Amino acid sequence: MSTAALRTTHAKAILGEELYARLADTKVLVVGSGGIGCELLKNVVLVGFGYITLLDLDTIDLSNLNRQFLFRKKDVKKSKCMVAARAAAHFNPNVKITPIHGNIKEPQFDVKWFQQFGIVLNALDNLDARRHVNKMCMAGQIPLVESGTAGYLGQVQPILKDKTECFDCVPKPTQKTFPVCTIRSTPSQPIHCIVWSKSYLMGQLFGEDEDAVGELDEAEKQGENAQEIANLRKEAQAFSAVRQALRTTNAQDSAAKMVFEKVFKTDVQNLLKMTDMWRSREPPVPLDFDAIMNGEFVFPAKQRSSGAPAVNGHSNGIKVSPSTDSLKDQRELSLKDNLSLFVSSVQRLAVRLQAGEEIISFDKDDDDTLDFVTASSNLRSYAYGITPKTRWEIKELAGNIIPAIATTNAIVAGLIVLQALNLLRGSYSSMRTTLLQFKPSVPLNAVGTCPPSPGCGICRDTYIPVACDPSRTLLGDIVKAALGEEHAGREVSVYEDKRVLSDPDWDDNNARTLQSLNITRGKFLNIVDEDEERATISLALSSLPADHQPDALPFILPDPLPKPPRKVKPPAPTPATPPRSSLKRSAPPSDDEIEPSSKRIKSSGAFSQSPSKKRRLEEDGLVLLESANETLNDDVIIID
Ligand SMILES: Nc1ncnc2c1ncn2[C@@H]1O[C@H](COP(=O)(O)OP(=O)(O)OP(=O)(O)O)[C@@H](O)[C@H]1O
Ligand SMILES: [Zn+2]
Repeated sequence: MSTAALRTTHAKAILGEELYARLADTKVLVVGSGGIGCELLKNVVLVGFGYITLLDLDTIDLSNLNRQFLFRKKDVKKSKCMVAARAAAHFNPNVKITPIHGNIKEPQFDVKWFQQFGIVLNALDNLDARRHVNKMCMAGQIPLVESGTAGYLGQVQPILKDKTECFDCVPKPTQKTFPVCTIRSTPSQPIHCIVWSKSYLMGQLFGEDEDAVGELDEAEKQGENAQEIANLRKEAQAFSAVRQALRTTNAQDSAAKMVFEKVFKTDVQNLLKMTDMWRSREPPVPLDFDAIMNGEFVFPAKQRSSGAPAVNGHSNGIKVSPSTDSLKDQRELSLKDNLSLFVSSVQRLAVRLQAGEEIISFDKDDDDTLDFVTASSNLRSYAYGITPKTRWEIKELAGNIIPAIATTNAIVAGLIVLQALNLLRGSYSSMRTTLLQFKPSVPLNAVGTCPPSPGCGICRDTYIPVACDPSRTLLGDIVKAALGEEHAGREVSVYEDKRVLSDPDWDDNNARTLQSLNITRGKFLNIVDEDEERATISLALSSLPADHQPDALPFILPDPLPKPPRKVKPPAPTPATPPRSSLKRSAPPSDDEIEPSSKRIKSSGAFSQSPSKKRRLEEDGLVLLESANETLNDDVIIID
């Protein structure tokens, strides 16, 4: 018997004829073809799924090859899903694998598109995409297996609407935050300098031009503190000058020195003038470009004796010059090495700006940005008497990298298939959330699934898939139709993501088309009962079928129309709520471009009259101001 036939015999014997036959007809969506995805693709091909769609937005990086075994060196820079699909097709030529190079959040992957799949398997690496797929599967009632690994740890969770917890039922750890003053003025650990470099300095130099000078002129007109404005203006003008130099052809050499003088010398000198700040801490040392280059720079004795680095290495007597026998990235860099790296990385980034790249932000796999963050955070560390880090260590810290372990990915990919089989078989009592843990005595821990959390803002909504033509569908019409006759009299507010589109006292948008409100396929319209008696209705928009008559209604609702059940009062606020400040910053960028302006701007006082609306917005992460005088607590920097 051939190997392929033998494999089929074993799979049939293990799964049983019926399940085996079902797999051959089941369309499975695998989202992500990275570490877990490659292992998973191999598994779903070998277990006998007949139709596999593999979606990933990325291309292959050299650093993927140690564990993403479907890729070879010749494949670097090629599309992950295309290469993975071709490699895995050899395992079973009878399986149809459809690779899609794209972002799962793109609008064409709407609920109707999702509904073609019998099951969805996540092999993703970020919360945002996981949340999106979870919501789509809730809307389309599609079984989902969610997974993740971090070093030796792993988790697999089967999810089925109304039967189990969804991905958003349980709170996720929030991002790490640091006080702004620590990052801006008083760093004491390498991570503070890395965050400063990656999240602040890179943005100031290579990010969007925020016209800070214009904003300050405006603030002055509004009567803000003149002295403070003058200081801020000076700062903004200084940054504006270096930004200009970075964008001027052939000025990149002088630009690097200009940046250095500003951030490592002048700014430090200015900070030293705030004597109060340095009463109980070691003051920083302004750096000197030429002196470092000439090897003449000397730190004051006090800082050196406290363990701070000396000119060409560490002052603790162990190392006075960097070792050269280690790998390039793991080599310790001297002060002068860091300065040279700083100059060369600024030059390379300036050349990119001049070639037309408008914004450059940190990416651990972009050598120019990694060199810049390595050099600038280390120079700052030197100035503040903090031990510098190697490029390798900075890549780990700045990129939030936890080393990936191929074995963990392989185990998790196997567990995903086991849970997928439970879901497809309908063996709900056999389903387990499985944890791979760092406990030699119990490496695997399987726990029964929990029912949905009653307060979940995602899986407790009543989803209604709607096919519609957004250019002809009016907001008021679709909301009325979705409420149906039974709930026609209810007072509701309507949202798209964080935007308020209407509420009981404000119906200006009801006569507008969805398209004019920038609501298109792939998006959700949430209809919230103001009395909080009924669950939220969530309309999942997709496009009309090609044969839809042009003179027929521009939208199709399911018949019978799903009815929102009575709402169970949540015991606690929705767990998935990220920290206030991070959400404030994550408001959709398109908000500004959307006409008309949102209700928030129209009438800020309205929130206090509508507690349900206020709570919902807060759950969504909007920071609501009760009065015009209230100020935002904005003194944190978020690490993503
Ligand atoms: N929104 C998304 N749409 C499609 N694919 C996504 C999306 N977000 C993440 N992915 C893919 O999920 C995969 C996750 O795999 P993995 O965690 O191994 O990441 P990686 O980028 O390959 O490795 P590393 O981050 O360690 O370099 C990646 O290939 C990534 O491109
Ligand atoms: Zn949920």
